[in-house]
Amino acid sequence: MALPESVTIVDVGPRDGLQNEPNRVPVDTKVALIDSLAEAGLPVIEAGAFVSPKWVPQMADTDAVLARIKRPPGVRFPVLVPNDRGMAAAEAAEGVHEIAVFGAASETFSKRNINCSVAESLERFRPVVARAREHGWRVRGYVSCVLGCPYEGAIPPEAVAGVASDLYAMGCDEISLGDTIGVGTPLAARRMIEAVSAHVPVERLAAHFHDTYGQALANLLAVLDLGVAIVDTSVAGLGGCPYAKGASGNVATEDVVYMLDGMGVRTGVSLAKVAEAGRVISAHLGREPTSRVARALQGAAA
Ligand SMILES: CC(C)(COP(=O)([O-])OP(=O)([O-])OC[C@H]1O[C@@H](n2cnc3c(N)ncnc32)[C@H](O)[C@@H]1OP(=O)([O-])[O-])[C@@H](O)C(=O)NCCC(=O)NCCSC(=O)C[C@@](C)(O)CC(=O)[O-]
Repeated sequence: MALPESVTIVDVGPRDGLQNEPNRVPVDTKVALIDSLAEAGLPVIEAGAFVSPKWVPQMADTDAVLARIKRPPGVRFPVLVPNDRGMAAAEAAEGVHEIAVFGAASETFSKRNINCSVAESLERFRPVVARAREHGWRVRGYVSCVLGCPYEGAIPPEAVAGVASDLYAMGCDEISLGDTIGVGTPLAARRMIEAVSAHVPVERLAAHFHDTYGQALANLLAVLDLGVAIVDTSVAGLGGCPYAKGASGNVATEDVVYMLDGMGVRTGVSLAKVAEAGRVISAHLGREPTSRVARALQGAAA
């Protein structure tokens, strides 16, 4: 098996993990979570989203969060931006240097998530990406539903490759491929990456796998073997998508760090510290971490 020497972990917990929480999570709690993830060595932490507060109320305080987080040198704090209005908010906020636009490989999901077709979304993103590049900002392009859609079922790898290559051609530095509802299995994940990497260099691809069916680690291992070296995770396995009912969170950061540590792949992340960050936010939310590793560590410590 060909594994990368190191993997960049992008913790999307403060955004993807919290966006679906029914009760308001205070700014203080979000800031403490982000600071503790940076302290644990996470190199990239998705800090929030400039989306409509009517659609996703939990992200409405992203500007306040950005104003208060510590910014250790070298740590990046990207935010989601769906349109010009979101871009204006990102420009007005403190310390934004990286944004993510987010599209989908499924027409129905695109309509439910951002209220427009896939083609319309790409036209909305184009000026946003151009403006970000003028500022010298880094831009990530997400593609959702890469291994299945909650409304349309199976999604052909070629459809994923088409949207990914459009986002890359538009100027996105990196394309994050989202198994939004966690239905993928390892061979399907490999086929999808093979199709996309015919258009976008594999080192520009990130795997963003949700763990709904417990397949995320297996899927990750399958795509690391193809050269993917950027992995999106969520501390404590927080999350779920508001427009994908029943979907659970991203693969837990703790589970991925444990697996990569065990295989000698460098991440720079302290398992003990990230598990503690996960314990604190889970206690705040009144639940156990869904991370198996976090629970095993708690059990071993008890
Ligand atoms: C995209 C829109 C805004 C279009 O929403 P829309 O209703 O089509 O937009 P509109 O332009 O018609 O505007 C409607 C209202 O929203 C306001 N508005 C418009 N834009 C903004 C903005 N940026 N920030 C704040 N407000 C905004 C706008 O000002 C107006 O306000 P009103 O006049 O009614 O008071 C909306 O559909 C939306 O916000 N959707 C939420 C999408 C979202 O955050 N989804 C979750 C994240 S994606 C995800 O989780 C998947 C991912 C990335 O993790 C990968 C994976 O796992 O697959």
